[in-house]
Amino acid sequence: MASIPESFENNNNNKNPISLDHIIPPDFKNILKLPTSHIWTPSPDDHHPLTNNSEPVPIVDLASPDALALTAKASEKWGIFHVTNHGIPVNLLSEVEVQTRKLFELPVSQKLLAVRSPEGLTGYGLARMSPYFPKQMWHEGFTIMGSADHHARQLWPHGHHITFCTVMDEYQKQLKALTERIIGLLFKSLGLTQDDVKWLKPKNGSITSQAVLQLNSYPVCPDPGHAMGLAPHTDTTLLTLLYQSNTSGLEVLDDSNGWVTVQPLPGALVVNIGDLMHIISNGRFKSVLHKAVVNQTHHRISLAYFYGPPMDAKVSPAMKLVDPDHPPLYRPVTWKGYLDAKKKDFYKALGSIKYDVNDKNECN
Ligand SMILES: O=C(O)CCC(=O)C(=O)O
Ligand SMILES: [Fe+2]
Repeated sequence: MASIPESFENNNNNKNPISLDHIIPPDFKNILKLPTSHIWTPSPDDHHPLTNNSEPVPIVDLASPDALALTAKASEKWGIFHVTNHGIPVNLLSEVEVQTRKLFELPVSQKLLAVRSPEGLTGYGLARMSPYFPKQMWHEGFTIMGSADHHARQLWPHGHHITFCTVMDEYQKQLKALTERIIGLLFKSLGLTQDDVKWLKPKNGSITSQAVLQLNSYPVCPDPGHAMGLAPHTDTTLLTLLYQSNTSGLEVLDDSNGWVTVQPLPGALVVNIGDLMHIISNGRFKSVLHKAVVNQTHHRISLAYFYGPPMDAKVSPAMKLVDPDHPPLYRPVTWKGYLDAKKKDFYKALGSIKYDVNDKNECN
């Protein structure tokens, strides 16, 4: 089975190696005027986000007896929601934030010691979606898969890597359990049992999921109105769990209200339905377009925990959700295949696996 590092590789069989311009972040602290390379022309739907008069993004209290129904409703209407009473200790959240800030506050020369390789997935660098856009984002990231030890030693050769890795290991362990719990709720709300989605598990049973922890940093920006933190995208995952600390910046595109700010809720985590969950739910759960904006006063950080099935497991609309009135919307696809589709045409990946009305429908 392909492992995540192979499958996420940028090499495209070395036909299109990613240029270093799309990997190496600039020294944001020393940029006093937004360079042309970072100026984004506003698009028609880039109007000011509605923070006051639009309906707020829902909050699901996981300890509530209504958690199941609320999760389903929020996933159908929004594709994104806050969770409270999630069981991740507040001091662990504060600690991951401290460690993340420590990393991004290192001098650029030191951060570059842990830069992601052109073929690689993990380490320090610009957003992996950078090559798909003509302009640069006001963003730097650090990607972890499993242990961060290798790159953390490059950042901190004199010992701090141990604390950093201990905190990130614990966070990943707890987030994995929470993500699986929320996925269980989502499946249950769709009427699916473990058996209905057993094809999500690999045949040899050795690896049951794949996950990536992405630390995002949005430095203070001299001209936030013309800059972009993270360009609009949907997540390629089953589910993403985001911790956005206390600085706002995350916005989601609401069909009727345009861009809506997901205001940080102290101690809460944000759950974001990914494209693969949208496919399994046969379009019932929304995979929402979201982006991150930047600001002039606060260095914003966020941590995104991306969770998906084994790379080679076939993902398709669940059979139970398909009937003559609800034909399958998408063709079966592996996560690996879907990532390749996204590499080919970033915004058209879902469309590329959508059944044509004339197709003979089949599903798992
Ligand atoms: O920083 C944020 O609020 C959003 C991050 C995000 O969407 C991502 O990492 O995929
Ligand atoms: Fe995202």
